[in-house]
Amino acid sequence: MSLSNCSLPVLGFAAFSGTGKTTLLEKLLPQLVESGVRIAMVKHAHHEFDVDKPGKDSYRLRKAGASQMLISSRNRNALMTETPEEEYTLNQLLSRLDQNRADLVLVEGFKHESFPKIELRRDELAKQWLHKEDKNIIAIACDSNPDSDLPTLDINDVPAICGFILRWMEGHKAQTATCDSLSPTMLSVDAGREKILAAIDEPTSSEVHPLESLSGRVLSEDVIAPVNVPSSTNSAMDGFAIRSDDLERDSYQIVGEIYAGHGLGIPLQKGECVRIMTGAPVPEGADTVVMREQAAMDGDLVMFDTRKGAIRPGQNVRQAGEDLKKGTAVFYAGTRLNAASVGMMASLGFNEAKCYKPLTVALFSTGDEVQAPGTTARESCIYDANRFTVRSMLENLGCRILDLGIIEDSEQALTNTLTTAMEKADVVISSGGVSVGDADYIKNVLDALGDINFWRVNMRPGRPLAFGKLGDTPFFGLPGNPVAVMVTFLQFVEPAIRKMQGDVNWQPQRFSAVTQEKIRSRLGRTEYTRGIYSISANGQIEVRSTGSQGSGILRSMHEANCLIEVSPEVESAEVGDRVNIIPLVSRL
Ligand SMILES: Nc1nc2c(c(=O)[nH]1)N[C@H]1C(S)=C(S)[C@@H](COP(=O)(O)OP(=O)(O)OC[C@H]3O[C@@H](n4cnc5c(N)ncnc54)[C@H](O)[C@@H]3O)O[C@H]1N2
Ligand code: MOO
Repeated sequence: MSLSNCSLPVLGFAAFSGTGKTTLLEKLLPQLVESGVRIAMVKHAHHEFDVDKPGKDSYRLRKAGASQMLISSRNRNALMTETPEEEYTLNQLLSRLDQNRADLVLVEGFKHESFPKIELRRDELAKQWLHKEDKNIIAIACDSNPDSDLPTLDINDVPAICGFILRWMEGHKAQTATCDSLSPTMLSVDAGREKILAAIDEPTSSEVHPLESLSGRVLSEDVIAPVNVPSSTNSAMDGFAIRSDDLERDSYQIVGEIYAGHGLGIPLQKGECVRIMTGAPVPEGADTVVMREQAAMDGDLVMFDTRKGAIRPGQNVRQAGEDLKKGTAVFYAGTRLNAASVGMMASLGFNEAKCYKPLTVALFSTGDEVQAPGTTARESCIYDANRFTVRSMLENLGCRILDLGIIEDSEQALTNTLTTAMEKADVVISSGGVSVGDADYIKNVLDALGDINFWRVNMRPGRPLAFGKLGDTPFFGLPGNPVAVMVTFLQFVEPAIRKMQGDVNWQPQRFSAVTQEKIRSRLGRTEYTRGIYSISANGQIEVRSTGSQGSGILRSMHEANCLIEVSPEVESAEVGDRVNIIPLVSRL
């Protein structure tokens, strides 16, 4: 059996009952979590098990015929699926985990399924050894000396077991990086990205930016609220402010009017009310506002119609500091500001903030067949699309662009361009000329100016990729095909740029969706199919491809709202299978 539904390391614990499996896991989990590992657990149970409770709504709805019951609250959700015909296999169960929220899957039970396990054994139970029968056992944790060459751990030494698992996970990662390669010189997407990120530095220099140009910038220091927002307790409605210890009255005497930006000046007494506008400060003594729609006035008296709604103490009042409290950290360094956060900065009274310096990115295209848009079409030539897709994605990330145009196919022209680029820019990006058939002069020039590696990444589109440094300046040589340019930008360049910008909170979004059609896939290769996802009538995220997937078909990127990412472990993605999607909204 293969665990093709799971891209995470899966590790089981095999033991006879009475060994103390759950007690051990209870001690092990906090140590793994402490080491930064997010754990998902799969546990086998007896066939009568039920997490639901008789009498609860979910229980009643299941008994009434819901064969799947998804129940959710603010803090957790649970999916209960009736499986009267056949129990799910471990692989089927794994597909139901949100694999983006975990780094490791631990399994209790499923001892007849084939996946890596640690044998747990206590001598006092006098049971037979499991590793003699089960070839999937990779280590033994026990309190005696087994007759085995497998790594042996002390079952009572939880830190040692934790350390073993962490090392095993590292090994798993390295293996995935190479076993998804068709040839040993090919890199997996993850391995390529890790190599790039390891070579990229975080920013050190910052500068003060005015409020007007803060959107898209990354803060280089924490922002502490200098004031309360709102600054005073104020009304959320146009109406009448009264005291909550004075609700049982038939009428109130109107003693004044308060507009936003003004105050009453005197405390409100029992029996009194004040007309108040939205945003106006609630006077001392008052703490409740009744909407104007509920009020009937008679001279300087007002009556409230409680049939239109009971009056709750404290209603329609916004407390001082309920949005942002003076003295608290509002943003941390590494936050990229957007429309909402720029608005928050303004509401705190800031007219500037310290941010990391914007990056300047030098950009050029290569290829004698590539010509600038706006020029008369030459025979067998193509207009330069790549410089503009890359430019647009860079601008979306808040980069400044140094556009060096299209570089003619000559060693001298390329040398001159790269020399200028590495001097003036923080990052250099080219497109074209990185595949096997390309003129050696490109490699010669890059070799002379820096340390650039030509990679073949196990992905489609986007197999050829050059990365390295020109002096200290990172260089990306993206493949020429227009879709390959965009996909490699999203997978490799964007994470690197964000790291250089100091954007510490970013992770590409990934969802799981049910595919409506067979998606191209090949074991060992990451496939990025351009897709269109939507929500079905029953609330399920579904996805289909945009059609032709040639890496020169730029229209496929335009029509897509996501990339369907089929990981190297997946042999085939058939109709109805779950696949990962990477939404493109806000990234292009
Ligand atoms: N024998 C092999 N041939 C190719 C391989 C391979 O592994 N073995 N890889 C293929 C893949 S995959 C890609 S992607 C391309 C990448 O090649 P290059 O990076 O060297 O790019 P070029 O050959 O210069 O161009 C490829 C293609 O893209 C068009 N192009 C180039 N620049 C632009 C631009 N600025 N705007 C629009 N279109 C552009 C160019 O005309 C070509 O059609 O290599 C495959 N071949
Ligand atoms: O990178 Mo190429 O097909 O993968 O376009």
